[in-house]
Amino acid sequence: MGLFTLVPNYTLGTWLGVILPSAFVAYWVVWIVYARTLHPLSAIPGPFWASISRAWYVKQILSGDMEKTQRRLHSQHGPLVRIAPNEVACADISAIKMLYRAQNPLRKSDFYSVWGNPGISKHPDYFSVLDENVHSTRRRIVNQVYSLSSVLKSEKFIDGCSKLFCERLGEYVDAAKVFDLGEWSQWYAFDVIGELFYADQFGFMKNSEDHDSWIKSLDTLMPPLCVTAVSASYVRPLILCSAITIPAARHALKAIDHIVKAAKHCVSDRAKRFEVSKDPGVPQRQDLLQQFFDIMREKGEKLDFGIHEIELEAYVALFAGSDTTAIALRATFYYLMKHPAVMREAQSELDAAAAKGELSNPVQFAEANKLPLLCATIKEAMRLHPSVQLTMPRHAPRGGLQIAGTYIPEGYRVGLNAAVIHYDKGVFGEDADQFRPQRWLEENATNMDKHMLHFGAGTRTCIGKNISLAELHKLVPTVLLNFDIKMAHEEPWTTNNLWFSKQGKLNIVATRRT
Ligand code: HEM
Repeated sequence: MGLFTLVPNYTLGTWLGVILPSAFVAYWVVWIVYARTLHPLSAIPGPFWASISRAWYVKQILSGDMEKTQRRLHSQHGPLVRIAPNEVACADISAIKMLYRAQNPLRKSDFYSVWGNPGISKHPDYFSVLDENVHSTRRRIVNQVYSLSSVLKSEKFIDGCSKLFCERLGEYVDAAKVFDLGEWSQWYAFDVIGELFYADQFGFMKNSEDHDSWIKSLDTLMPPLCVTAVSASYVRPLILCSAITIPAARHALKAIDHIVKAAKHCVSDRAKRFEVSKDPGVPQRQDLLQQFFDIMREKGEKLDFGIHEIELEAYVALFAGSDTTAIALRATFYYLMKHPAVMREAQSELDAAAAKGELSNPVQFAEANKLPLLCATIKEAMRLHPSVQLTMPRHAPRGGLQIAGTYIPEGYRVGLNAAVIHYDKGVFGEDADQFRPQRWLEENATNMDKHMLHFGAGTRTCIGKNISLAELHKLVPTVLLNFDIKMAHEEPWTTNNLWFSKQGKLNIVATRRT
């Protein structure tokens, strides 16, 4: 009341009914005029609403098809599109090297900060940390653990998951039941993370269920998190406060807690076993968690890498490692089923290798890596349907940035979206929007490789990519070797792009191959 009576002539009613609404309208009129004329990004084309408010981006997220909108906008407006008052999406392939450069890298925008969880360790995780120096110091500690050779130390445990997957699929075949390959792909991806970080499968596939509702928790969490990430920073506290009143948001906060607890449980349970296995008579299991424990024991104090930092590794793996990998598995199987000729050719390649005695069952990574069409198929699926399908925003550096012939001043956001770049006809060919794995067996393959952004680029490239590549190159050939699969219905899949572009059900029917 006091504030409104500072100017005694105006009553509370006048303030609320006239002055505040007028000030609000005036503010918006001035802002719109500024955003459309004098603003440093005003010359960059794009939807009117995007140029004046981030609400446009939020609406696209809620529609779940930002990648299609972006492809359409780029074909309409060219390589630069303003997708928020202070943010530009770029479709110019020459910007890859500039935006995701290794030397003096560009800073991530605050899109990323909402994904972090400060409650686990005093250090930030690699995905959400914005400071590049902190990022490189912390990532250096664990980089080796995520290398391909290190992941493959656990290959026999991944084999255990592939075997169980095929056993379960076989049971569905015998019972003549439809198998949701989409759901099972995510169960598989989670159980592999279990093997690598927990020394055991979590039990998704064993019990044929969403273990402890983790997938449900992630699905609940993604929409509010993604909306918050693309919202203006001043709106974010409001969204968080809404958690108190909106049940979906409240569930999302609980879901984070659920996943944090799961990660902590993973590590503490394993730490107990680690104590036990210090006994020289018990052989050490060389999975990823074991290697983190080794770092902690040998250099933990010096590097400030203790039990909470290991918990953070497990948390990120649970969060970032299941949806992404499952999306890539679904994409590969889906495109193969939609293109039976390619499927037959891939199976012939497998059969030929098996006939020469060059294939184990489950298939080993090194064996799969020698099969050109199989590798091309996986890459082509990740090209057409990358797991992450929003722009990966960075701040223009000191002195600004010249991209696609336009100057972006320092501090403004600009990013590339894999789901746009991967459709570039100049790089991938006139048929870039078609599934044609054979393109990877042609002479342009090296050039195309340089333009793939499915695992990101530069210093912030995906840390877990070798885990996922191992899963893909093992499960896909093992399934194709043992089963003929086809979709149970003809309808195309549904997708929902919330940073991870997750597909809906992928019901299949299968028969055993002899
Ligand atoms: C097919 C599977 C996967 C795909 C397609 C994928 C995709 C990506 C992409 C595109 C980025 C870059 C984001 C950016 O720069 O904005 C990224 C970063 C990251 N990913 Fe993955 N990811 C996958 C699997 C995994 C797994 C299994 C893990 C963990 C075990 C993981 C953990 C991370 C982390 C920690 C980062 C941040 C890296 C950094 O900034 O240093 N990802 N991922």
